Amino acid sequence: MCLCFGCVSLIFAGFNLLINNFAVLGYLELGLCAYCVHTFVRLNRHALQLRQSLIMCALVTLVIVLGNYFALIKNGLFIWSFALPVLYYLLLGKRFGILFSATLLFLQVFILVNKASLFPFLPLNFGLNLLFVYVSIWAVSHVFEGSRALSSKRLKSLALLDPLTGAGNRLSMNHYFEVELTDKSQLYLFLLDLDYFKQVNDKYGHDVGDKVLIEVATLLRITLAKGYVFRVGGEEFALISSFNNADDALNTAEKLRSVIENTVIDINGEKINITISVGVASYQQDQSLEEFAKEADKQLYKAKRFGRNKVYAKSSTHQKIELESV
Ligand SMILES: Nc1nc2c(ncn2[C@@H]2O[C@H](COP(=O)(O)OP(=O)(O)OP(=O)(O)O)[C@@H](O)[C@H]2O)c(=O)[nH]1
Repeated sequence: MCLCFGCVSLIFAGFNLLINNFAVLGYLELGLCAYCVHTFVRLNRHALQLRQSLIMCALVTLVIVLGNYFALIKNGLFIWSFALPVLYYLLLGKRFGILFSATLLFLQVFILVNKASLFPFLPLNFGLNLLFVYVSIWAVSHVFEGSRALSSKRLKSLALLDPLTGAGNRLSMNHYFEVELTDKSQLYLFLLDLDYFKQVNDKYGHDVGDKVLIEVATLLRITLAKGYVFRVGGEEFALISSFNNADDALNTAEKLRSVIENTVIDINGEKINITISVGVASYQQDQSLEEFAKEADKQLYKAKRFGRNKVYAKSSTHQKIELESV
């Protein structure tokens, strides 16, 4: 799309500078062309930002509006207006789509009303046709973008969320770590596993077990406050968050352990107590998620092996820290 707009604006720039003598419009189109090429090159390395889409749409709108203002109607430049609502909704979504489409309509109406002549068109027929075609394209773009955004949101949650607890799944943990998380300094991973969860299932049934998992996921989310909770196995969760230092991370892990231990989970009148074992790892430079999780898993193994209901961690100085539960 960037290349396409870049080429079209370059052709029009040449036309307006060399043949039409519309210098202002020609230079503006050259500017648009340069911005399109710049965005195209950047897109090879970075994802498209809303700011770039906003600048692109604003520049295209300015070119079309100025063109319509300067040119005679018989040049047919106004036809470009019909493509713009589609562009706005595609690049900017519904909220900015409405704003830009309404602004363009307002500007175009203002320009046409103030034109000395609408030759070779009949003013009333021309105005009404223009208005209805524009509004129809706008409405279709609006409805289409609304349902596209909804389907995309549904697909995303189907693909990335654990359907039972609503926590992220393994795929979303990978995505979060590899794509979204740009600053990995002071990052910690807590791997935690419910203790003796099989006994809960055996005693109260699988349904109650499911509800306990939902409650635990909620408690983890509330207690962690900052960071993300992922369900990475049947009764295993991974929490990723950044902290100012190792003490903060360990205190939070201990708080999570203590909150779960001290919460009586009430499922249909059954009072259930559960504990968790936690393995903590701090991120080492250039570590992959797999290596990061492996370190946390080692610590979790120790927490299980040495009695459960414990937090085990290895600090960045490789000194083992064990926080015994009280
Ligand atoms: N209700 C429910 N149970 C699950 C789910 N996924 C896994 N489980 C159960 O989790 C239990 C895990 O048992 P184990 O691996 O023996 O572990 P544990 O009993 O928690 O014991 P430790 O981890 O060693 O403390 C099994 O009974 C699984 O059936 C789930 O989605 N819902």
